[in-house]
Amino acid sequence: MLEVRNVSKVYEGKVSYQALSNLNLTIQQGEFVGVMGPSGSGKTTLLNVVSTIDKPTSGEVVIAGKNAHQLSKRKLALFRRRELGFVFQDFNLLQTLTVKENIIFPLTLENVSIKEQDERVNRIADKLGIAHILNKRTYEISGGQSQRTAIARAIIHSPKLILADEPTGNLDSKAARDVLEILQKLNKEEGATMMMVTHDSQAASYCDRVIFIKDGMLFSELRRTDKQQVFFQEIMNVLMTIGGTEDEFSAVRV
Ligand SMILES: Nc1ncnc2c1ncn2[C@@H]1O[C@H](COP(=O)(O)OP(=O)(O)OP(=O)(O)O)[C@@H](O)[C@H]1O
Repeated sequence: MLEVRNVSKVYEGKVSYQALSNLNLTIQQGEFVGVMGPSGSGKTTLLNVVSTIDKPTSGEVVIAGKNAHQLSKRKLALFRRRELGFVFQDFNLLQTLTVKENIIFPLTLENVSIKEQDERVNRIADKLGIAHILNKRTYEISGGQSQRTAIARAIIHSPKLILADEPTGNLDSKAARDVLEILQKLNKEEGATMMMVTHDSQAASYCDRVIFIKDGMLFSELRRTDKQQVFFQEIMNVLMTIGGTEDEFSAVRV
């Protein structure tokens, strides 16, 4: 579903900085992949390049068979809207809209009938446990409910790839667990393909596979083969060798 081929990214400036160096990554359809690495290692840069928000200096990003960065500006905008779903740390909901209006927003830009919009929103809201708050405004709901709303919005148009940037960064541990369980459920039951950047090893332990980036390069990767608790411990062990402590990894979230 996603192929990152030899991607490098150099930020030009007074002093140019190589944030990614010849990075390769393949994500299969239906995989839930975590991206971890110390602060400044290039995670956000990778996410921005994959989400087509930023262009790589060299290399290719192929999503669902399409070479994303070679599309024209107009086609790229459409591609992003139709094929990608985004979940952010700070939810990015539109404050003036209700929960339901936020969720159906991506569909209103397409030619989807009201009946179909309602069917989709009801099905997803049921699945995510937010059916009872559909008519509330976003300032009337909790952080966990806001993130579930954002997830519903990210999947309502059945994107090929869901990109999540620290989706639990602003949540307390109970709400974070709920959101991660929902992401895992969407992955397992709906076959959603997901890439999630996180500093949190507990969050990463919900993934099928975690890749570790250091200095813009692939450092190592782990596949979950055992219980979640064992995977968590394996992730912690890599974090120790990569040179950062859990504190250092969590610092940005505070
Ligand atoms: N627009 C930019 N111009 C110049 N340098 C940049 C720019 N954006 C990021 N960088 C640099 O590129 C490197 C990678 O940054 P990036 O934000 O991808 O790291 P990260 O792993 O996401 O870090 P964090 O976990 O702290 O968010 C850092 O050294 C950063 O200072």
